[in-house]
Amino acid sequence: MGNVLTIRGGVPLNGKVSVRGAKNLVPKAMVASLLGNTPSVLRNVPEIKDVEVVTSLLRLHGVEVTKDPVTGDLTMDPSAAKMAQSKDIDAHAGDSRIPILFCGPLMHSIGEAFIPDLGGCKIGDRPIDYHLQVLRNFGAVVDKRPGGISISAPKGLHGAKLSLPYPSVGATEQVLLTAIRAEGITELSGAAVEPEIMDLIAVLQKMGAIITVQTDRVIRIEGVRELTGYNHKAISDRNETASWASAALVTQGDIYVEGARQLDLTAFLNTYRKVGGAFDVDDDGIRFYHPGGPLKPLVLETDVHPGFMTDWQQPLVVALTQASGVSIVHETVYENRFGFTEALIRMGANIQVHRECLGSVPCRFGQRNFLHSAVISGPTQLRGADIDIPDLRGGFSHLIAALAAEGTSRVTGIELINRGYERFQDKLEGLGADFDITEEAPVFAAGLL
Ligand SMILES: CC(=O)N[C@H]1[C@@H](OP(=O)(O)OP(=O)(O)OC[C@H]2O[C@@H](n3ccc(=O)[nH]c3=O)[C@H](O)[C@@H]2O)O[C@H](CO)[C@@H](O)[C@@H]1O
Ligand SMILES: C=C(OP(=O)(O)O)C(=O)O
Repeated sequence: MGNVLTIRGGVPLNGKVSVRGAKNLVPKAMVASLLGNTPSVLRNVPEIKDVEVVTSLLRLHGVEVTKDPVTGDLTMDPSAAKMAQSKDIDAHAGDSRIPILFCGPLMHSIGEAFIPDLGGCKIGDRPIDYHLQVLRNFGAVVDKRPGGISISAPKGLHGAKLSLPYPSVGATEQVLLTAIRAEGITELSGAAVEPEIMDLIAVLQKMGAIITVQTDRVIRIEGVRELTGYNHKAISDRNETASWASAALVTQGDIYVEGARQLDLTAFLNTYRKVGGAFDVDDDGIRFYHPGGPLKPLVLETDVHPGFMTDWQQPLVVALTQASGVSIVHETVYENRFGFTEALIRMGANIQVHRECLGSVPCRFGQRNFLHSAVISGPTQLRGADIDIPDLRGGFSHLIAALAAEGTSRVTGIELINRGYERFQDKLEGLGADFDITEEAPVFAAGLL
């Protein structure tokens, strides 16, 4: 049984929020601590679900994780790393996508790994074939077991010449975390180059790794025998920033996001300006606001970095329901990321989803029967509704639609939002949102009352 958020819409969000370390970097930097022979310190750590999951998995593997009670900084000491019981690991099946990144570090530190079935947002099939292929190329042996995979390297891990069919963020990180202590040189082509990957490379370089990022998505790693711990301040969460920026636009508000970094958001800021949003950048953050007047429709394609990030799409789609005219969004990273539009349509939005690639470049999903292009006509008045949150970003988009809507919305499944938005209820309160939280009433079987 979870909590219910009752939102009374129509109030512009105004004020300041602070954004801390990125959900898509922090848990991975925590996994990297297993590769060092001295403790690591990670700063700017947000209180989100994926951090809890990785803390627990590290502890199960003998890593001592301590949290500074004032700053929240994490110290991770891997000197007593050990194999965990698979029944304990099983408890984390379905929690997050991070466990797959334990493969290389655990093989290097204790010789083998058991990885539970992955979780994360349900936005497509999300296979791990690239991960398993690169691990096998390093010399790993992978066995499918009930509830997960077991993996070892009886003949050691060796550098390899690798190429990804698509610039996958997770598979690129898998290569980095495995190659840095593998014997010899690894050359990865077709690599992802998201800012969170560059920050992970900075962490690994502090530990003693030798990694060169070349042009054209080529990353070269020279394996080293030993690494130390690191001390690092995590890059801030650009996806959370983009979400609050869209919230300001949708509710006709004005939000200063402390900690936002312009350089990681270039593609988002260009789009924000084109749609009619305004922003001011200073040394400590970015102010996002609705400058008045109608919003403009646009044609948009999600893409790997440096393109428009797929995790920014959903809150921006809500803003596009308020633009005067027809917008098109072509989702090219995940095949099934428009499920959240169903609730927006119930709230009064005019959105159609299509199987065709409605973009300038045909993508991997065009011939495969996936509803991956959306046509949004606006402006439409949104009305309050009952909503059960389907995933992280879709869920945030529902929250901001409800905050802008006429009338009251009743939102369940809000625990999913904690995967990527630290203390979001406190932040909403600080921005003046009108809502309250109650416990969901138990459902009794008919006849038992
Ligand atoms: C925890 C984390 O960092 N999550 C982010 C990460 O997810 P994640 O690392 O899971 O995403 P990937 O970049 O790997 O996925 C991109 C595409 O590659 C496909 N693929 C991936 C791996 C594989 O083995 N086989 C395969 O086909 C996926 O199904 C998807 O279509 O990057 C995504 C793309 O920027 C973001 O939306 C997620 O927020
Ligand atoms: C898809 C996302 O996350 P994950 O990969 O953790 O499911 C996201 O952050 O929007």
